[in-house]
Amino acid sequence: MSLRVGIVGLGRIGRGMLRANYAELTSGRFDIQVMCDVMSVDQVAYLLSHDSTYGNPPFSLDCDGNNLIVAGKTIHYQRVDRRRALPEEDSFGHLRKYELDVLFDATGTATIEDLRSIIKHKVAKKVVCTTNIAGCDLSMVYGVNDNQYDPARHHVISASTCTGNALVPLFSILEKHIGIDYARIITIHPALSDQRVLDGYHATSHLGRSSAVSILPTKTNVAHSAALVLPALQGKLDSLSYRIPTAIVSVIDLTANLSRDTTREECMELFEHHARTDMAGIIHCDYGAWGHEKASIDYLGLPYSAVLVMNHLSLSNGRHLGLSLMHDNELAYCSRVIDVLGVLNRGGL
Ligand SMILES: NC(=O)c1ccc[n+]([C@@H]2O[C@H](COP(=O)([O-])OP(=O)(O)OC[C@H]3O[C@@H](n4cnc5c(N)ncnc54)[C@H](O)[C@@H]3O)[C@@H](O)[C@H]2O)c1
Repeated sequence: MSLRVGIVGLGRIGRGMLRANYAELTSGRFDIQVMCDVMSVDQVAYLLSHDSTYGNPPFSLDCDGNNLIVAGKTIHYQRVDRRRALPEEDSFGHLRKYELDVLFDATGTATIEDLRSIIKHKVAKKVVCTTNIAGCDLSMVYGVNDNQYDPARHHVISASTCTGNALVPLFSILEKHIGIDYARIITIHPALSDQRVLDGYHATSHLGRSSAVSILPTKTNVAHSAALVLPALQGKLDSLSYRIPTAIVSVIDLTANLSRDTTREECMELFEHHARTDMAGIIHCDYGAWGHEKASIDYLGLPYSAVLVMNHLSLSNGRHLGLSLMHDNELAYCSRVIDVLGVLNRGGL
C-alpha cells in the first residue's frame, strides 16, 4: 500500500523530496496528498519548474491557482505559516481530512513541540523531519539503523542530516571491523538558502556575511548526529564546517585514529565490499575518470549518501586514516528520505 504523505516546507529539500518521489516512479512512489508553505501556490509551481541546480522536474507540472497538478494528479496546496500558531494549538487541523500516514516537515523551523502536536492532534500517524531536533523518537540513517524502527514507539522520526547520512555508514563500517578512537570531520558545504548574498542580518552573525565572496567557517552538528546513531562514538568526534560559494555537492574530509593497526588495502577492500553488498546504493567507491580527478559538480545528481574518493584514501603509521568523500547534499538526502518512508511503509504505522 502506498503511504499518504503531506509535505510542509517547499524549499530545497521539500521540492527535492517531491522530485525524488517521481524520479523513482513516474506515477510517484508515495501518494503525496497535500503540500504547504508560506509561499503562494504559483510561486511554488514556478520554483518547481525552474530549478537552477537540477533543471526541469521529472514530471509534468501545472497550477490551477489553488492546487498543483503533478504528473496529471492534483496535489492540494495550503498556504500556512506555523509561526503564527502556538504548538499546543491544532494548527494543522485543516490537514486531518487528508488522512495522512506521514507528514514530512522540511521547514527547518519546527520545534519538537510543533512536531509532537501533529501526532497529538492526529493530523498524521508519523512525522519525519530533516534535522536532528532534540527529543525525536528516532534518528534514522537509512542503511545503518533503519532496522531499529518500531512503529509502537517511534512517532517523530528524524531522517538525520545530509552530512549525517554521508558519514554514519562509513563510521559504522569502521566501527564494525576496526574501531575508531578519535575522528576530526571537516565538511565543505555549499551555501544554504538562509545565508545572505550580501552582508546583512543573520541570527548566527557570521552566516550573515556575504555567501558569494567568502569561505565561512561555521558549526556543524554532525558529530552529534553520528553519536545519536552510533552511541559508541560519543565524545570521540570533532567537527567543523566551511560554507563555500557553490550551489550543490558537499565534500567531507575526515581524519581518524583507528583502534588497531590496518593497511590501506584492508580499508579499501572493506569499503568496496560494503558498497557491493549491504550498502549498495548508499555508499559508492569512485576512482576518478581515466586517471583524472573529478570536480565536485561531477557528483551532481548521484543518489549515493557518500561517494568515497578512493584515490585520496590514505593510511599512515598503521592507524591514521584519511578519507575524502563527496555527496549531492540535496538529491542524495532526498533519496534517503524516500527510503525512510519505505521503511515506515514496510514496518507499519
Ligand atoms: N539544503 C540541504 O542541503 C539540506 C540537506 C539535508 C537537510 N537539510 C535540512 O532541511 C531543512 C530545510 O532546508 P532547505 O535547504 O530546504 O531550506 P529552505 O529555506 O530552502 O526551505 C525551507 C522552506 O520551509 C518554509 N518554511 C519555513 N518555516 C515555515 C513555517 N513556519 N511554515 C510554513 N513554511 C515554512 C520556507 O518558506 C521554505 O520554503 C533544514 O532543517 C535543513 O537543515 C537541508
